Amino acid sequence: MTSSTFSSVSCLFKDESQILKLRKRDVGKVFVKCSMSVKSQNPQPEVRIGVLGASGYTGSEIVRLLANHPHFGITLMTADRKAGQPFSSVFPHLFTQDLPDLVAIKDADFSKVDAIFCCLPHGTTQEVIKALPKELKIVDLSADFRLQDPFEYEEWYGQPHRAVDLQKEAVYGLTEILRDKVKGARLVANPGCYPTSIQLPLVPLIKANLIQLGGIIIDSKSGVSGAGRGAKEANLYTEIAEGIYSYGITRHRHVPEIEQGLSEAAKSKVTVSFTPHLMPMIRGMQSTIYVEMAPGITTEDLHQHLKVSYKEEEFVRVLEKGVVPRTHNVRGSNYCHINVFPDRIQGRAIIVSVIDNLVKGASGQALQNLNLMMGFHETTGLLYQPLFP
Ligand SMILES: NC(=O)C1=CN([C@@H]2O[C@H](COP(=O)(O)OP(=O)(O)OC[C@H]3O[C@@H](n4cnc5c(N)ncnc54)[C@H](OP(=O)(O)O)[C@@H]3O)[C@@H](O)[C@H]2O)C=CC1
Ligand SMILES: CC(=O)N[C@@H](CCC(=O)OP(=O)(O)O)C(=O)O
Repeated sequence: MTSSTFSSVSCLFKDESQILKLRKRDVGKVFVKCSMSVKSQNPQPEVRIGVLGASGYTGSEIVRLLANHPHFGITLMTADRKAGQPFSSVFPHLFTQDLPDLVAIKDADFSKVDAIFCCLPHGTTQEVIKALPKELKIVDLSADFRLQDPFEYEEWYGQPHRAVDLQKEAVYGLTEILRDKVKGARLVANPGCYPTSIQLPLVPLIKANLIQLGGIIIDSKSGVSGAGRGAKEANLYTEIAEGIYSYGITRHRHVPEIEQGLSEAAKSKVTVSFTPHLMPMIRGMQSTIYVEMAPGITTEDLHQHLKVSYKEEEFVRVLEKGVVPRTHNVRGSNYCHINVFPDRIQGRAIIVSVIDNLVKGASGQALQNLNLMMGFHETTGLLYQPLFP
């Protein structure tokens, strides 16, 4: 690959589909392909991408994001019930790319791809990935490879794991925290949306011993796209509009994933109270987290520590003091906004974290990870603004 390190304060590059303005913070670490591959002039993309489950919400979000990617091009897309249909008939809004028709996984030609985004339901995923050629790089968006302990998987997912070797091999892809491991991975388990919004603020605070490990209470809210595109009675407009409801109280399957990440940060077992809520909105996720601070620590200290921890990060923004994160301000983007507020009760703090469940909570973080795995800068194809209003 012809590449060059840019040392100027900012650089612009442009092809037919994209203008990327690289920021000052990227200086010195950015590798951009100099001989720009213009998609329309080069029918064979530099990296050939397969999207398994392209007819679902996270799969179609990958397709949307890749429309502006200078190195990745889609050469394979699969579906189940919608196999055989042209992609444009399933998602008419995604029409600018030259895309293959949807095929069933059993008919897929994996010699056509270098890397896979696997956007299938958990359970199905492990069987499918087990059968794929071993040289493929894979980012799996399902929950199948996130838990390191197969017994814990069985306990929370109600069935034994059927690809334990792959589970051992998989690297957990919380990019900002585990970037170095992701770079060398073949199989990345992309984090769940709730765990992403929760671990990004809590992991640095726990590592620095700024909060107590006991008594963490997490109240999370998700848009309905978090439940996928499959038709379910509980997700009908009539059941969702004009109301909210809590679900999975004390037993949501993201609990072990959250506790695994926080326990690793603490180097001891952390347990949390976690309650998710379904909100009458299409996309977006907020986690409001109540913590007890370590003795002598103030909310100023928490805020300052998060600011410093994420100062070099493009996608995690710790807002200025007093500014309330809003899902509206990250909608359609790969950004996570975080802030810390003092509670009325002495010694406690309230942390608010927002993401778009389909982007930073799924397909955006997946692309961030595959960029790293393929040796590109992680922001490639992801530096666009949130959609507001
Ligand atoms: N939605 C979200 O916000 C998030 C989702 N995830 C995870 O990402 C994965 C995909 O989620 P999402 O896109 O929302 O789900 P959807 O239900 O919207 O899409 C599922 C996709 O998988 C295909 N599919 C379903 N069953 C099978 C099967 N047995 N064999 C082969 N293909 C199958 C569907 O095909 P067809 O349409 O033709 O039936 C569809 O393309 C899930 O594991 C989910 O938990 C992770 C983070 C966030
Ligand atoms: C609103 C809604 O239903 N959300 C999903 C979580 C989406 C997600 O991240 O799921 P995975 O762990 O499967 O990737 C749920 O609660 O199960």
